[in-house]
Amino acid sequence: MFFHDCFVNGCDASILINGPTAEKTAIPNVSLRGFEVIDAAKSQLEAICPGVVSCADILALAARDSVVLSGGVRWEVPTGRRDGLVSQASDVANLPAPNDPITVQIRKFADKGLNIQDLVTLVGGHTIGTASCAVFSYRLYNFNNTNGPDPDINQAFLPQLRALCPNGGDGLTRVGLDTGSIDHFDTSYFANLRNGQGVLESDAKLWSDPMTQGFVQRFLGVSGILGLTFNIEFGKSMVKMGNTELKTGSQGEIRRVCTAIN
Ligand code: HEM
Ligand SMILES: [Ca+2]
Ligand SMILES: [Ca+2]
Repeated sequence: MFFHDCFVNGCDASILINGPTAEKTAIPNVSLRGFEVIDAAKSQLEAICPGVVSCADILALAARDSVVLSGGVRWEVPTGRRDGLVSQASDVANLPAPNDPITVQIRKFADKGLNIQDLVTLVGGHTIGTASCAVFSYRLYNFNNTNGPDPDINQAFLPQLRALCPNGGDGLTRVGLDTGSIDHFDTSYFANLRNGQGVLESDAKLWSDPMTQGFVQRFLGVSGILGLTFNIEFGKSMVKMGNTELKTGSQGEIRRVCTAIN
């Protein structure tokens, strides 16, 4: 949710606004969940300190806390973001899509000041959570109009995914993004990528494309190359992403409730 917020009009809680044409009604956002957690935090904060903590900061802090609660390493979240006054479904085009070529993903991250290492690190957020069959089942049955599966999928993993997402079945069924470790913040996701067990096309490409594969290997501590510690890098890249196009000073506002502009 924090990623989808920061990439559209900056980290300003535009993703939280309700309304018929608001950002959250756009296709890439309809399956976001957990809004009630943000609302609950906001109402407790307003009861004690009204008008002080923005919804944009709550999103940043909640993203960090969800990582800590799932076993990741804590980082300090800079605060002081202000909430935006605009939320339009038509603004979501710069969100990376799961079937974007890797060059497009790299460009979309670069547009936000994030490099290829940040891209691989942040998508490592897929170490927790799930995806709906609807966003990846084309890889299982008719990839790029081949009438066959995506060759990047491991031969033994393919029948497992097909069993979870039968052809023409319920697109809303949810499947773990990091098979075997969906609620633990670890490097298992990167090991799965190396084994051809990425669920989204964009996940699989992080391994199959040489521009990103090196970072996956570094997180896995492959001998002979300079290692990177996922849990440390994740916090650093989240701070970077969390600084995207911020509203400060007299820009924006501190919302009274996160779902509506004051
Ligand atoms: C190239 C960039 C990315 C693409 C294409 C992408 C795509 C997706 C897709 C398609 C889903 C499943 C949505 C659904 O069916 O409900 C998903 C889930 C998720 N993504 Fe990403 N994502 C990207 C980057 C990120 C980043 C940067 C983060 C966090 C820092 C992130 C965190 C998550 C989480 C936690 C879930 C699970 C949500 C849940 O369980 O409800 N993703 N992503
Ligand atoms: Ca935003
Ligand atoms: Ca995991």
